[in-house]
Amino acid sequence: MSRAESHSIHTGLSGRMLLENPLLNKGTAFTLEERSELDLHGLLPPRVETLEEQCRRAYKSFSIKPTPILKHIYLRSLQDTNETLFFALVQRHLEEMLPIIYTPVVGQACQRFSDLYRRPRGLYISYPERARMDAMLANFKRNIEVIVVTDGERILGLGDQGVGGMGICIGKLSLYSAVGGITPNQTLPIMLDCGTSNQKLLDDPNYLGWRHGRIDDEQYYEFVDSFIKALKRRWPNALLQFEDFAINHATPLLETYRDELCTFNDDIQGTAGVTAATLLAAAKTAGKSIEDMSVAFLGAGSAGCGIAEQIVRLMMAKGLSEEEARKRIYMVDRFGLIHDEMSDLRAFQQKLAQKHDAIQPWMMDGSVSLADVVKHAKPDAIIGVSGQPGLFTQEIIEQMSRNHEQPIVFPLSNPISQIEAVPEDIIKWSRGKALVATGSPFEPVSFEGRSYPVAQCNNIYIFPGLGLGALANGARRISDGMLDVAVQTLALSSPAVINRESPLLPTLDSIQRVTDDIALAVALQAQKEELAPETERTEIEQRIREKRWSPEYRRIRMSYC
Ligand SMILES: O=C([O-])CC(=O)C(=O)O
Ligand SMILES: [Mg+2]
Repeated sequence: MSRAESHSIHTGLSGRMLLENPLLNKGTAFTLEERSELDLHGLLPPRVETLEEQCRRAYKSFSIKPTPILKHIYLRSLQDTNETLFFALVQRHLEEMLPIIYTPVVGQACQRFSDLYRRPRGLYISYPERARMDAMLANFKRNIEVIVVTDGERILGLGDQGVGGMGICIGKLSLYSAVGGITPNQTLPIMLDCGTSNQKLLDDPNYLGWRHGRIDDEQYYEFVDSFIKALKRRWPNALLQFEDFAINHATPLLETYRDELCTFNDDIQGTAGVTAATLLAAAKTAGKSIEDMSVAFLGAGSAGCGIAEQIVRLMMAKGLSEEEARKRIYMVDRFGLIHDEMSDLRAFQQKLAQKHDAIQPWMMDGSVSLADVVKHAKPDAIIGVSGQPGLFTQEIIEQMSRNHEQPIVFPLSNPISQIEAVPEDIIKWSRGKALVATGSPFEPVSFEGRSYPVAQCNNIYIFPGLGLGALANGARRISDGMLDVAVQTLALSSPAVINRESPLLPTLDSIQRVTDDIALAVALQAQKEELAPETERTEIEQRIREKRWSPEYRRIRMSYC
């Protein structure tokens, strides 16, 4: 019996209903036997194609679409028609298609969600319908393993997109399947529609969300809480990824729920994880060790502070005391370097404030700028999460290059219009010395006859592996320890460590392998922390392999029961 035979799927659907189901539909690849058994004759053109032939035809259609958003629309509609073909195509052209189904083009799809809307996908829970929550979840009869939820309030760098936030949940889950190998029918995107503060959307006659100002405070937290409770009743073991919540909600929600279910926040923990891993890789490339380094941040919001906390943990794992580690972190925001005599510091900033007395000699007009920090503290790395373009100036980069043989410079702000400095300038000003990673994708930079690759420091390197690892051994929680091992594993897979001309992060053609390595490390760590049942390493490896779904057609059979 062939593999397709032994893995056949039985369904009660036939004829047009079957073709309408994207999880089962094979389109022109239904064989003649299947067409007879499932009443499909005449509903499809006569030629029977292989998956490979379908991919070639679909790639041609994709390629002739003139703009990125039209390419996105094409791929999304393929996904809603035939998921196997969609994933087979994306996996064959990952590098080209990733920016189309994910950042940055998915941002436009969120902004234009109501105009582009065609078919249902995922679950919309709007505040006025909250009493029906259990019934809504019960619409999905299958076992759901991974959920990405948003309330649409802070979509990428694009602010409040209301119901359009659904686009980012769909995009992230596509990567869970394309990169993490999670079976698509076990994923579910969820939009918690809490209203919107985006006046443009409220005024748009086509807006498809709840046309109402955003709920907040008690009303908001009660709504989210009833969602979490309903979720725990329906799928108590599912992994829940919070995505693109506004940071004033994201932090308290993470603190409240991380000890209650298997959950993490991609924008806080995923971003911190991938940045810390890239920093570790850069350190290694420069022949340094993290505990000997100091790091300055431009931007002291919760994203910057989240990354800083992850770096503090890495330094402590290398033997520094907490106090010693914190001394090595400099957080600069628009009022200058954060110190303990500043009033109005947020709780997460206080822990990262420098001692006023230590930095007082650097002060000019009552504050310390990033340029002052670079001059006096000589940080090994500067990380930009300011959302403000141009703040990594030529003067700062030149000073960094005088201080260090290989200065580390990560302008992470997205989209490209907001970047602190473009890689081309950083390479030029540092005369090819800087190790660069960015938030947005960039082509390699040529400088004096050499090519300098630019790593894209994106959460995609972390979240699919974290999720796959947690699911592979049934972890109940996502702990800091599990994140730490994900970071270490990703850093170890950096090609730059072996060859300076390679990028700091693995290329996309090896991302599935790296994701499996991260998953294994995460699963083992969960077990070590008693967050998952005791299982042999080989058994976990096997489960990761078995969990990895791949887009291949299976024989579809009529179920007569
Ligand atoms: O989606 C991405 O590319 C990274 C991310 O989570 C965000 O910017 O919110
Ligand atoms: Mg995000």
